[in-house]
Amino acid sequence: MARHLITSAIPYINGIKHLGNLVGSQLPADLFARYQRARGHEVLFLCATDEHGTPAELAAKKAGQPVAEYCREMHAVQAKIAEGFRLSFDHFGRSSSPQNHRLTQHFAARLADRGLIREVSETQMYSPTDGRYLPDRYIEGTCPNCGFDSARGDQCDNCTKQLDPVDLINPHSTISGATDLEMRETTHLYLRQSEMRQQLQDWIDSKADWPVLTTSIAKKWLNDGDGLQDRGITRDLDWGVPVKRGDQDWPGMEGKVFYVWFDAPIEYIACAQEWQEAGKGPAPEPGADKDSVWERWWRTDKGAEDVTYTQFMGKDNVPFHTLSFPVTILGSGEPWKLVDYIKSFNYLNYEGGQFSTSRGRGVFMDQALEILPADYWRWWLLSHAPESSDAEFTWENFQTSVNKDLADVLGNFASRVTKFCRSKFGEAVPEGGAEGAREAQLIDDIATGLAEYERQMEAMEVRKSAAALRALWVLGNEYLQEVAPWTTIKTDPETAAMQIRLGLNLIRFYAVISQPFIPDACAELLAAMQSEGADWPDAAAAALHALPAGHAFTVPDVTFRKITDAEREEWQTRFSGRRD
Ligand SMILES: Nc1ncnc2c1ncn2[C@@H]1O[C@H](COP(=O)(O)OP(=O)(O)OP(=O)(O)O)[C@@H](O)[C@H]1O
Ligand SMILES: [Zn+2]
Repeated sequence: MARHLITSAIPYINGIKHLGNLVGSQLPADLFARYQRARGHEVLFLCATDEHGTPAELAAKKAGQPVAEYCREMHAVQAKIAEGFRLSFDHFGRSSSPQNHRLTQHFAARLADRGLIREVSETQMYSPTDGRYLPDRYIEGTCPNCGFDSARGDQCDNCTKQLDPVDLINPHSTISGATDLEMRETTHLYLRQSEMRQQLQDWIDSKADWPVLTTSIAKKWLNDGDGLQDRGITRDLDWGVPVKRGDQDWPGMEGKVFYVWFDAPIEYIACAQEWQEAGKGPAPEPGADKDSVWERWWRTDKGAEDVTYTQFMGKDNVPFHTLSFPVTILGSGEPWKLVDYIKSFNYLNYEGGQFSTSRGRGVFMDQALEILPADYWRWWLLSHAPESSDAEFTWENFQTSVNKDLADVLGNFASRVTKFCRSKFGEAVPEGGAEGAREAQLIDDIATGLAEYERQMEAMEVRKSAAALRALWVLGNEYLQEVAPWTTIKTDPETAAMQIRLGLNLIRFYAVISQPFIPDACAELLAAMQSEGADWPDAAAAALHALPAGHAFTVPDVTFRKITDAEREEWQTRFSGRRD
């Protein structure tokens, strides 16, 4: 049994996420977690809300709430929606947790002790109109790298370059639009990333199996221009992890907090601590410390040396996970688990433009669940995951795929087989008849298809996995169409019984292997086949004979329904505007 630590990029707290956020991180992470669990491996799947920084402060202000309260409520909202999409987190934590505060301050102390933090006195943008220092994201201007005219102070969305606000040409406040920004003198801590450039380079070079999207972004920031730059990790803000050196005060840093991108990835570790402290993990071994439960996942000196750690994220998060966070981990000199594989995604766009939280553009997770069950979305999003390039959601494409793959192929198969059986043989697997060459061929094809599906799932090739799964469904449909038990029964009821017996077994088989993609439908199908708790198939031949003659079943109530043209048009109109 292998051990898999899996994390999804942690969604920011300032609102409900859109379908792009979902497919760019949480959903494929869930697919992988469900698959590894189904294969009998030990999995710890963690996600959390990313709660610090100015956008949270401003969102709270807009909602008329204190920021801590706003975050608590929004965390609950996001947790509930995640449940609605059946995201199977072992724990959905919070970057504002006391565990993350302590751990962030601990890492800062270690890095400082090891000479990887320096103090920099710098000038920073202060906005008299807004009455505050302006954090990176609230300053926009022209990117010095590519000339894009609405680059943010922390990063250019056009060329992905990490920026500092003072780099921008013609900066202005995005809170008030003020251009009368003044530079004020303030001291900040910088993480000396440049010291570790070679070590990071060697590490990235050793990852020949990583997606090119991941390594190309990492290499770009390691090598472009003057190479990897040191990075400010503190901010003049109220809301965040107070700057401390472990549990000691940090002279000169009073009233400052750590930069959100410094504490957010540390939450991956703190989240495991939250999981254990919430009593969700196993009990510690007799005589062992309670921390041993989470440390077994995160400390290579305490049992994590056999853990495989995989991270999922959208492309804009890659620099922080390939460079900044590894500097924190490696620079600490402590035996923390370093990521083994980073699966990154391009962007999903919406009907000819971008999904955007700030502009309220696209379909948001809560709205999606209001109109259709989670499985419909899961299937479409995963089968169209933006892997090798950006992808686009259109209502036409959504309607076509759902109707074709789910309703016409899988749903239709399950419904035809069970209904036909009920009407001709009753609600139990029929007996009689012997399999022939056509069945041997089918079983052979299923075995080959299953191996291909498993290969793609292991490789985290999301679209190819979906295609391989769909191909398995198609094999069943083709078989049924070809042997036509509804015709066979007229002349040879024994053979028809055998064909239907195989069909019922195929339904059970599909329900077991499709569960990582469409868990609710699979649970219903397994319940209908009275096979709850069925294991992943070792071999296709055995799996397709698991239900013996006489085994009772029921006709599943719900398989998949088709999306009508009227619905599609209605949704197209309803989601064309701006969400406030
Ligand atoms: N359109 C998209 N397609 C795929 N992944 C995306 C998209 N937009 C954001 N992501 C990813 O979603 C995850 C969660 O993002 P986060 O909550 O930080 O929002 P964000 O990056 O600020 O996006 P937005 O401003 O559009 O909400 C990140 O891994 C990010 O890379
Ligand atoms: Zn740029």
